[in-house]
Amino acid sequence: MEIVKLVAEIKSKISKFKSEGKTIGFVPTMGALHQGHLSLADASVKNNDITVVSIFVNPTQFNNPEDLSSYPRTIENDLEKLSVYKPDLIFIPDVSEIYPEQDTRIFEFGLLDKVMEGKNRPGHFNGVAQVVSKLFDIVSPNNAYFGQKDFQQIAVIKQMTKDLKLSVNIVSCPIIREKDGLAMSSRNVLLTEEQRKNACKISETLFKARNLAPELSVSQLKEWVVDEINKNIYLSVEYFEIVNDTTLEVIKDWNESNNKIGCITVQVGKTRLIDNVTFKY
Ligand SMILES: Nc1ncnc2c1ncn2[C@@H]1O[C@H](COP(=O)(O)OP(=O)(O)OP(=O)(O)O)[C@@H](O)[C@H]1O
Ligand SMILES: CC(C)(CO)[C@@H](O)C(=O)[O-]
Ligand code: BAL
Repeated sequence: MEIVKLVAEIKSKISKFKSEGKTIGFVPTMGALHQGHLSLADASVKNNDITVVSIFVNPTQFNNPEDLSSYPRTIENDLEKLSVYKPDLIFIPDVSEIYPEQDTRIFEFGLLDKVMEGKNRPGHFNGVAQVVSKLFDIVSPNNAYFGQKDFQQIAVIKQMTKDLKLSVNIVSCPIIREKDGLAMSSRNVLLTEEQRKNACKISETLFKARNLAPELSVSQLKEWVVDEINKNIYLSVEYFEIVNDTTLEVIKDWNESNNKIGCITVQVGKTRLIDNVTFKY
């Protein structure tokens, strides 16, 4: 496991691996690693000759400066956790390495970045596309691993790779949860003890909703989920939408689409948590 900080250095190491015919797996992260991230690293190590993990808190994807400054940073701990999975290269660039000059590119994603996270965090997905396209250019991976917790992010990145005609394969990995069901997230460490205890109500409600789905209409179910979570004094729902999992069009009737996903964002004190559940019905 080798730590690399410079773009030129990682590019030269990767071009050597490529000249030897080795496949490259890539796991982009913002650090404060947990088992969710490690499951991506594990999948990459198992399926590629070389695995690169990046740790970079990307300023251009934060629409809220307080969210950026409070984002947890735990590099020493991260390296210790990664050492178990033995990825080959850990890329930890400074902001000036990734953005030697301001990135002014504007990406067009149609509806994909106009709903849910895109609507509630203006500019967020443009920043994600800026950094991920730069990282793909630097690492030139065969496979790149992303978690389904950030479901909308995967849709946006798949569209970006298509639009930029990149040959990278985007691998979507399942959500890893805590024992009580809460989706693992770097931001969970920002919760107080009381907030943390109550946060499991989010996934608990989503799982119940999945079972209620055939009995209630889409709008009744959405109302039920929001009310159920908002009953808890620690939780406040920002949005809950049920969308077509490919187009992200909002579903109004259960018959509209075979593949439906319910996506939620909940404010827990100052911390925003996201989660989602697929509806088989
Ligand atoms: N619980 C999880 N299960 C599977 N993958 C996850 C999980 N949490 C995050 N990931 C994935 O890890 C990658 C890096 O995510 P990131 O570093 O933003 O962590 P995060 O936990 O999502 O942080 P936060 O929720 O605070 O933004 C993303 O592809 C993300 O989807
Ligand atoms: C993909 C990513 C590493 C880009 O900064 C980030 O959005 C994340 O961690 O999900
Ligand atoms: N996991 C998505 C990164 C972010 O919240 O900015």
